[in-house]
Amino acid sequence: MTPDPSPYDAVLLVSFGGPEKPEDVVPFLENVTRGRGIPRERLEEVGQHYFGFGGRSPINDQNRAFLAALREDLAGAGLDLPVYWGNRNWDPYLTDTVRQMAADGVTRAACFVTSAYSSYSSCRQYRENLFDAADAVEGAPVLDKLRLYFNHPGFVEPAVDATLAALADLPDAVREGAHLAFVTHSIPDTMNDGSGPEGRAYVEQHRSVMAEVVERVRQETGHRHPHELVFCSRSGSPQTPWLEPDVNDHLEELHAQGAPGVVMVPIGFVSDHMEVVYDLDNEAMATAEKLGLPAGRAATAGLDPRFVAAVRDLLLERAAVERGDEVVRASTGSWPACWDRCAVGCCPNPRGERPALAGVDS
Ligand SMILES: CC1=C(CCC(=O)O)c2cc3nc(cc4[nH]c(cc5[nH]c(cc1n2)c(C)c5CCC(=O)O)c(CCC(=O)O)c4C)C(CCC(=O)O)=C3C
Ligand SMILES: [Fe+2]
Repeated sequence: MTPDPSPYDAVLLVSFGGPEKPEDVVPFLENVTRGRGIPRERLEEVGQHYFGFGGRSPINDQNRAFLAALREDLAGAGLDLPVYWGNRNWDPYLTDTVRQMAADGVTRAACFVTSAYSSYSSCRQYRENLFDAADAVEGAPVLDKLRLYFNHPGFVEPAVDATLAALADLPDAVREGAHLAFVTHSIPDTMNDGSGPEGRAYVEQHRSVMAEVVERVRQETGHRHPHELVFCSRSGSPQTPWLEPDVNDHLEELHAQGAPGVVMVPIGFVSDHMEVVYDLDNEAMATAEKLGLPAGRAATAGLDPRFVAAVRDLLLERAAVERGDEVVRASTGSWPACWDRCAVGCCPNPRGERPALAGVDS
């Protein structure tokens, strides 16, 4: 039987956006950091990361490939829904996409955001972006944000397999004793304190994914690898505390402790964003090499068919909820499946409240 996506008549992939050529880099960074008080030196440094990759972020191409995979997955399941794509910071901008959706007669879309966890930057800011886009477009469709999916099996299982594969690639002599460094984007401590309905959800959700991956790797290999949650891509002013330890400092620490090797597992990222290909594959790998510490990096979920299928699962789950049907919500690990609509005060905007979609109050 063909699954029922009603009341949805479209899917919208919502992402960060990135530059595609050198001339895009500065305007992109201006879009990202407007009003954020990011020091000039940090911006110049991050600009260099992009210029080092020819001025082209990998993120848009990854989203194009994900769109193609998602269209194929939906069609394969007999779901005949258009799939759109809009970004926060670069073309195609969300507002333009929502305008096109309205012109195409879309009435209600399920929105999948390329960010799996709670925090202002990874959840509420996208909810504000969705509000702004819908607000700017006459006759905009209803936009429902699909729930956070850090603990969906379709996100966690690829991370388990990627960790096993990266461990297998380490030299035989270091594999068994290798440490696992789970890596995510650093955010200000205060942003973590406000994350989720009760606070600190950003770190707790990552810890729950880490624990689940460590346990499933143990079931496969018989080894419970020592592990830690570490951070990359710290920004902001040096006086503002951000989540630590930095991945590079952690590698120094592991070396000092005599760890034989390490696998970095970038559970904070859904695909190989700039943070992964620069901060981990270039910078952190160079740190490990300098230390003589054998190191590997696990793949991100990317185009894993289980991750692509998770979007379909979340879409059909939410459609059933909206129709008032019973649903089974897939999840794995210590956190239950997340809420559909965010609580009032969840992940507050550090610069003051702005209207946002997908809340219990919106
Ligand atoms: C939690 C989080 C995610 C994960 C959730 C998600 O995926 O959305 C994320 C993703 C991303 N962040 C990205 C790029 C940047 N983030 C910046 C700045 C910042 N990120 C922050 C947090 C996060 N960011 C924060 C608190 C800031 C400070 C300024 C502010 O408060 O907003 C800056 C400015 C320079 C700098 O400050 O470093 C850039 C260029 C890209 C694109 C990568 C590519 O091109 O492949 C992606 C996917
Ligand atoms: Fe960022």
